[in-house]
Amino acid sequence: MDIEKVNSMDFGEFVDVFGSVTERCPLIAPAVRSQRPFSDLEDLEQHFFAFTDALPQSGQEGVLRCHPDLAGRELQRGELSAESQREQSAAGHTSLGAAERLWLAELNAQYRARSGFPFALAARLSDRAAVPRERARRLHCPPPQELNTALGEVKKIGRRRLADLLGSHATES
Ligand SMILES: NC(=O)N[C@H]1NC(=O)NC1=O
Repeated sequence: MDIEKVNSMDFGEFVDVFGSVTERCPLIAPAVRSQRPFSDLEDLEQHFFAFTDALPQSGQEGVLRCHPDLAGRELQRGELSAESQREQSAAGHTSLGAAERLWLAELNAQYRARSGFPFALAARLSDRAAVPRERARRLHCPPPQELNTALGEVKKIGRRRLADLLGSHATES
């Protein structure tokens, strides 16, 4: 998909296509569309990121709260978005044993109790072993630093989702 195509989309099409770039945050794609025209695909991506960057802390925490836990209840109940299901599956979360699931649920609960939002990590860039390791490490980071790290992960997730939609290659950061 090229930028002319993106710029020519009407509101409904744009929101349908790009509504999932940020997990379950329906406001972002409509807000980004109102910034048209985009000069290129990178410019489009930057508008998605700039929206979250410009939010007050409470809004940024809200964006994080829209994310389902990794290996959490939504996964068990089959309630993940298609994108999240694919990402969690790529990180091996759909084939965990009961003991590993309980352990991750405990780490999720500890993290959420400390930060007030779910642990966010770009699952497609991770694997089954790295997820609990990262979570245990980040549990001890100072809150402002952790908020930034978590938002960075939301960008990595969004960058890959956009690349999937646009048929382009995401960079590795
Ligand atoms: N909690 C969290 O990071 N969830 C997400 N990560 C990811 O790669 N997809 C998600 O839904």
